[in-house]
Order: sequence, then C-alpha cells, then structure tokens
Amino acid sequence: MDLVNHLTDRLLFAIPKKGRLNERAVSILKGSDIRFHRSQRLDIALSTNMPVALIFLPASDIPMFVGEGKCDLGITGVDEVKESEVDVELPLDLQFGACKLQVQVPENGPYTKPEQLIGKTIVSSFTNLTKKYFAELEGVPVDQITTKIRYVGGSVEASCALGIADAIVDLVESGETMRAAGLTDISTVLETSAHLIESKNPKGDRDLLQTIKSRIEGVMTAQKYVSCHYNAPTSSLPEVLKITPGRRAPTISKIDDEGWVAVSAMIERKQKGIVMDELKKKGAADIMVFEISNCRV
Ligand SMILES: Nc1ncnc2c1ncn2[C@@H]1O[C@H](COP(=O)(O)OP(=O)(O)OP(=O)(O)O)[C@@H](O)[C@H]1O
Ligand SMILES: O=P(O)(O)OC[C@H]1O[C@H](OP(=O)(O)OP(=O)(O)O)[C@H](O)[C@@H]1O
Repeated sequence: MDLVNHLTDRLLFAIPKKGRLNERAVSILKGSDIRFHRSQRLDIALSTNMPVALIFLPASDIPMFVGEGKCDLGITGVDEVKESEVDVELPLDLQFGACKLQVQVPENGPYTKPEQLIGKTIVSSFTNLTKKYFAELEGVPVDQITTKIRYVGGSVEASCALGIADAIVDLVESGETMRAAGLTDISTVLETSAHLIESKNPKGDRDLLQTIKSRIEGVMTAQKYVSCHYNAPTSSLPEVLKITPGRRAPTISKIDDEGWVAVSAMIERKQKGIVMDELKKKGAADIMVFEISNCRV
C-alpha cells in the first residue's frame, strides 16, 4: 500500500516509537478502540477502523511535529514539550511517565546548592531547560549565562565520573540510576508526566479530534474510577451517600426488600478499600466493586 497517499484525509497522531512512553501510549490507543496494525520497520500505521494515521516518532521529536501542525495530536512528556519551546495545547495529563528533571551532583563532592554551580560545566539532554534554569539562577538573559551547558544524548549520569561535568541535569523517577552513578539531587528544574498534546492549528477533522480526545479522557476516567454497588437501609441513606457521592450523583434504585435500596456510584480506585470499610460500618450490605473497562464522561 502506498502509505503516503493514504495520509491526506487522515488525522495524524504522533506516538512515541520506543522508550519509556511507548507501551502506555499504545495501551491508551487500544483502550480508545483506535485499531491498527504496525508492520515491522514501518513508523506509520493506518488505523483499520478510524480515519487516523499513527506516526511513530521519538518522544523528543513529537512536540516539533505537533507544534508545526504536521501532526494534529501527539503523546509525549511535558519535559519534551518545554525543551522544544513549541506552542501546543496540553489538553490531558495521561498520568504516566511521571518523573522530575533534577540537578544532580557527586554525592560526596563539594556542591550542595545549585548556586555553587554557577560558572561550572553542566551536562544534560535538556540543554534549553538547563540554560533557562541557570539564567534564572544567575539573574541574566539566557545568552549571557556563565555556566557552561553541554549536550549529551544518553547515559548522562556517567558525565561526572568521566570528568566532563561538574553536575548533570537529568530525569529521576525511582532515583536508582542517580544513586548507582554516585549522584544526589540538589534541585528540581521541572516535574513532568506524559500528556496528550494538540496542534494549535489542526488540519484533521475537528469532530474526529474531539471524539479521540473524549475517548482518551474516557480511558483515563476508567483507570481512575471503579464502579461500587451495594444495598443500604433507607434510614442510613444520608450517611452512605456522603461516602459515595459519585462523579456526578449516585444511582439509587428500589429493591424488593422493604426499607432497603440499591446504590451504585463511581468511586476512586485508590479509595476503594476505605470506602467499602466505611459503607459496612454505616450498615450497607452486599458491597461489590467492579472494574470499568471504558466510559465516556
Ligand atoms: N525514568 C523515567 N520514569 C518515567 N518517565 C520517564 C523516565 N525517563 C524518561 N521518562 C519520560 O519518557 C520520555 C522519553 O524518555 P526515554 O528515555 O524513553 O526516551 P527515548 O524516546 O527512548 O529516547 P532516548 O533514545 O533518548 O532514550 C522522557 O522525556 C520523559 O517524559
Ligand atoms: O530514576 P530512575 O527510575 O532510575 O529513572 C531515571 C532514568 O530513566 C531515564 O533513562 P532511561 O532508562 O530511559 O534510558 P536513557 O538514559 O537511555 O534515556 C532517565 O534518563 C534516567 O537515566
């Protein structure tokens, strides 16, 4: 199939082709029922059930493609968006890929505060963000900083040991990489997580764009909430409804048992244990919690 000629009437959606964000981004597509088959070695996949083309790109290139309107939507980290200095919409936090961009120094070295690094050499893959950070620290415009910022594309944590940096600015999640390299963090430049990003001048169909955003929002909600069902004495309704107010409102149904009603409501997944305990204490019975496989909100 001539892929390029099949792109014209499709909404172009940029997806991280590898690395930390790839798997979760692909699972969001699956949850949104955007079906596709990606042939080996090809970085473009046409959706088989929607007029969408998925363009698999390095996470760091996605802001540029979306910022220039070459792709309508993308999934990437806020760190990549800020580093690229592009103007895009960030309609949805996808709640994964959370980490911090931090200033890191040798553990037993002389530096304990970022101010001590002014005029020194800093290595990072995020040179724009690092320059901005030190410009603020030095109180001068970016092009007048005395701190030397050098670019390294990967394994940044080795830079201090190799003698090319006094400190690094790199991503930290668990901190394992940092500690293994004998480094410690002294400051946070940015907190980041993966977001859905959107062109300010999308070329694709606006209704389709809205549908995709709403499907992804539904996937996020389905991940955040579970569905809780229980029976409660009518007399305890005011109390149990305080525990399960629902996203909008709980559903209350009559049941064939005098003085009892059935209640169902969405509750936050992370609260489900506490909610069930509290409901039981207030006299609720037959409490059940179900997964929500998908929803529209
Ligand atoms: N340890 C981490 N924990 C959570 N999210 C991370 C982590 N490392 C990176 N990310 C997020 O994933 C994005 C892509 O990082 P990743 O290291 O996967 O890049 P990549 O596309 O594989 O490119 P590279 O070849 O430069 O490693 C980062 O910009 C950040 O938003
Ligand atoms: O705090 P941690 O949980 O250890 O994660 C941090 C590491 O994760 C990222 O690198 P990645 O492993 O993706 O490889 P890279 O160095 O090639 O980018 C980042 O650049 C750090 O090195």
